[in-house]
Amino acid sequence: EQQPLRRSGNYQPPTWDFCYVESLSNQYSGKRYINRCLVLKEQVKMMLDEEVDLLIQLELIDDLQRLGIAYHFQNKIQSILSGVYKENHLGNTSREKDLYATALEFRLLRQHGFDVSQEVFNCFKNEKGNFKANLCEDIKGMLHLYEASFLLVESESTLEMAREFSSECLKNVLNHEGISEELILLMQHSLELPLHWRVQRLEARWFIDMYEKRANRNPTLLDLAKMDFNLVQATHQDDLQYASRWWQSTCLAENLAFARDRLVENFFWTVGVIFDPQQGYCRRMSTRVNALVTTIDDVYDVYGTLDELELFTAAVERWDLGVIDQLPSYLKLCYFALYNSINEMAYDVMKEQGVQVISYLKNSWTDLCKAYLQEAKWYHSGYVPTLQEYLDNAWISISAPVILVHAYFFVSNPITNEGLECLDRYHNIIRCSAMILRLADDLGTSTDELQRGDVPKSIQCYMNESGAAEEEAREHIRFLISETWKQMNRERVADSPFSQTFIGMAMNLGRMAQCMYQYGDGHGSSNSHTKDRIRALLLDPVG
Ligand SMILES: CC1(C)[C@@H]2CC[C@@]1(C)[C@@H](OP(=O)([O-])OP(=O)([O-])[O-])C2
Ligand SMILES: [Mg+2]
Ligand SMILES: [Mg+2]
Ligand SMILES: [Mg+2]
Ligand SMILES: [Mg+2]
Ligand SMILES: [Mg+2]
Repeated sequence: EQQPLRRSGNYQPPTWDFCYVESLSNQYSGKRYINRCLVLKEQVKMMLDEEVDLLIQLELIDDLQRLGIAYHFQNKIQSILSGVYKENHLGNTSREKDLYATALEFRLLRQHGFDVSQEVFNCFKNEKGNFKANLCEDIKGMLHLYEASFLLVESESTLEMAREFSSECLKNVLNHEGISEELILLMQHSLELPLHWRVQRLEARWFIDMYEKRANRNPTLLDLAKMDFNLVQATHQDDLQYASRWWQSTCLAENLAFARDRLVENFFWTVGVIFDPQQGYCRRMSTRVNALVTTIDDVYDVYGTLDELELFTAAVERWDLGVIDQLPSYLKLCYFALYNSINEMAYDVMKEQGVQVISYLKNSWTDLCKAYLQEAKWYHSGYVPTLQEYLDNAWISISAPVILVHAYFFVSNPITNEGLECLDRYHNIIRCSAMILRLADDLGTSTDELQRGDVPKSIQCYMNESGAAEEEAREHIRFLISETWKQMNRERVADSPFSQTFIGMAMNLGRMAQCMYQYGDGHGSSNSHTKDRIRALLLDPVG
């Protein structure tokens, strides 16, 4: 019969193919490197212990975090900051602190879950309640005030003011004379994306190069940072090779040639979400989830007819191989791959913990496919939803709930009833992460998607509703991301049924989105920024 008109994503072949990934090898996994690392770690631990000047101790903690090696010293860091928090709480902070020290301390405490008050900045305001104008001369203080302001939650007006005041100052100061090259680079880096919104692993790679140029750098810290970066990269390469062999075995890339074949990018997402070398299983399985989502997203967005999509959605809801016969031939393998992969993940949880979780997993896929189908119906009918209608569906269709529900089971042992309950109704930390991922994704991918033909995205829905021009609409989407971060910051410290590991993953998913789409579509068209980042993170050891 007459073939239906099918769109195309015009996706390029993968930048790195299976054979290339198989060829990856990195000599930094040998005993010699591991022992050297242990020695350096002991030396750094002593530094932390023996440093008596609190400000220097906090600077050391900040450097360890930016160099990506703080995870080796978490307990020590937590106890130092807990001591600082108690000191402040007891009010006996005789230490006169300038803006820089106050902002650094505030950010580190908030980062580690201590609810230090924004009032600590009141002493820098004038009688009218604004920040004193002459503070602009203290560039380092301004930079740290700017970074600290991103740890705010809703209705913290002092921190809102701090962000506006400091970003104005930094932008004006940027083209002044006489500022060190290092400080200019640090200011540009922060204004581009604040530390709190950055992917730790990418920050570590960037900051190692920055730190190497620093006059008063500590060689032990630099050696450990480089060594550890390469050791972790070797572990990530093993995880990548494992995931790549799975993807090759599914034959989905050749079977569904219209869909994106982006195994390395799908793995890159998981490194941003959780980099800890111990969590290889989570990265390997999350890459499967990302690859299945990327493929099925293209079935709904690019290739499938509405009838076919109705059938596939019903088949996912049924979760039964018997339905394969009713599926169009090109969808049979895709459904089978989904069914087998997700059941295997549920099998692993049953084997490890004796808990049957398949219903949570398949429910998340059912919700995702129903959200996909809703978008397909809007597209085919030409209906333009209001921004709210669109977002109420699109925080699900962006696949973050699927990604995070599965990730919960990859990192949670024991699984708790409370945790399961919060998964089922998509706890707010999941919604916040999903909203940030959706909004950042639309900023990065909607231009290409609309050219090819796709449902109107948040930008277009807002333009349609408000009559705003595109740039104004994009500004509004960036504002919504910023507002969602305030909620996520609150959820992070609220008493939650989820572990800090899981909460960190939810936040990192939002961070990865802002990084991946910082310069347009970093996933689908895999622009040069993504290629450079993947090379720096996964392929090239640091020299
Ligand atoms: C990992 C992902 C965030 C998820 C699968 C690939 C993505 C990069 C994105 O792909 P996209 O086509 O942009 O999603 P949508 O806009 O069609 O929902 C959705
Ligand atoms: Mg290897
Ligand atoms: Mg393809
Ligand atoms: Mg899509
Ligand atoms: Mg889609
Ligand atoms: Mg998109």
